Amino acid sequence: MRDFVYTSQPQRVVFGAGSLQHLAREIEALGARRALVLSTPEQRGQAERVAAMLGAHAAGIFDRAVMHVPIETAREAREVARKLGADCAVAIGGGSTTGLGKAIALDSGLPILAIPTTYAGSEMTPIYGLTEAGLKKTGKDPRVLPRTVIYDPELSRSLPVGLSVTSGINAIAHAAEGLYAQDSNPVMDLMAQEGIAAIARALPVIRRQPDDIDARADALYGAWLCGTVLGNVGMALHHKLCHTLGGSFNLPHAEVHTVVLPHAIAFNAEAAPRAMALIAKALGAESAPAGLQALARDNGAPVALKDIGMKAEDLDRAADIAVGNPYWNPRPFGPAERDAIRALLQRAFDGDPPR
Ligand SMILES: NC(=O)C1=CN([C@@H]2O[C@H](COP(=O)(O)OP(=O)(O)OC[C@H]3O[C@@H](n4cnc5c(N)ncnc54)[C@H](OP(=O)(O)O)[C@@H]3O)[C@@H](O)[C@H]2O)C=CC1
Ligand SMILES: O=C(O)/C=C\C(=O)CC(=O)O
Repeated sequence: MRDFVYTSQPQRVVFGAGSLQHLAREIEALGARRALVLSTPEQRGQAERVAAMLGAHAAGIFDRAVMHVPIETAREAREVARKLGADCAVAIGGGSTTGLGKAIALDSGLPILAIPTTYAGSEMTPIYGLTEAGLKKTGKDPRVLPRTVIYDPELSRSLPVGLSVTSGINAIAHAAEGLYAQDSNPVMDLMAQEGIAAIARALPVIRRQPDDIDARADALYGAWLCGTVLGNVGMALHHKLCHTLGGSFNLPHAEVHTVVLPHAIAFNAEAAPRAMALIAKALGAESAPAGLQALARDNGAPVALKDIGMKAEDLDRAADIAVGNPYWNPRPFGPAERDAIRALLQRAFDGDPPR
């Protein structure tokens, strides 16, 4: 048994089909009286439903969440929260909406109640991201960790199949990198394996039967576990590449994760053999990188950056940005590895098999 440090994070999770009904009780448990409800413009209907459930405890709705949290949107939402005298934020939606809640909490310390409707896992992490002048920066701060999370599988029934698959693989990425993280521990290893397995078995069912509530619950359970892993241990090469491609080239987050993951995992295969074996076992595959690409392809998800908006002429700049400020990784990828990272990006661009 290796040595480790494990810190549990203070969070309350309410899980189950129909659990949105407990919203008012949970707001009261937070001691809040004036909740600002957050959503994307398209999910405003959900935000209105939440505000109606809160009645007099709803301070208002801010419905302008967008991916990667542009600093301008964060400033606008902070100002609205301040003007309305909000004492908590309720974020209903995917990682973009949770991320906006985090941007408010970072500035004001307002508690967040998150109601995730995708599998991104942001609700379980103290990690925030902000995009300014074309560069995405991430940081960690305990103030942004949502205090309460309501996981209601009914709410993800309407998540389109394509997004369900890519979002599930976004969650798997957290667990896969957690298995070789520098600061991991046995509890996170268990969660990572269980999280990968839960999502891998849920996705084919969701593809065939999008409103299968048991499969939706399995996927959300997996997202919870994988998000918890991300919230407790460090991110590595894969997340760095995705933040570069998403933040600087505005590619869609979950799709980028889906395309890049097999290649980033292959890059680390020799440096992290134990993680490879555990990922493969959880997927029920012979090889971790090939199993991850098959999970995407077999469920109709993209496997090439060129198919999700990346331009060939931007690959050089992406490689430069990624190696310019690397995260810790079992196989280092600083400027000396620039050619290897550029080659990895080319394979991801073309949709080649990972190696
Ligand atoms: N800090 C952290 O720990 C993490 C942060 N993130 C961040 O989260 C963001 C990505 O999150 P992700 O969840 O993938 O993306 P979004 O929150 O942008 O949601 C993706 C899409 O899902 C749609 N959607 C969400 N819920 C429903 C629903 N119930 N029914 C129908 N459609 C729905 C949204 O539609 P519409 O546009 O119509 O609203 C949107 O198009 C990125 O900014 C990423 O950086 C991701 C993981 C972890
Ligand atoms: O890449 C991820 O899925 C994890 C973290 C982030 O996206 C950081 C952020 O909130 O922007």
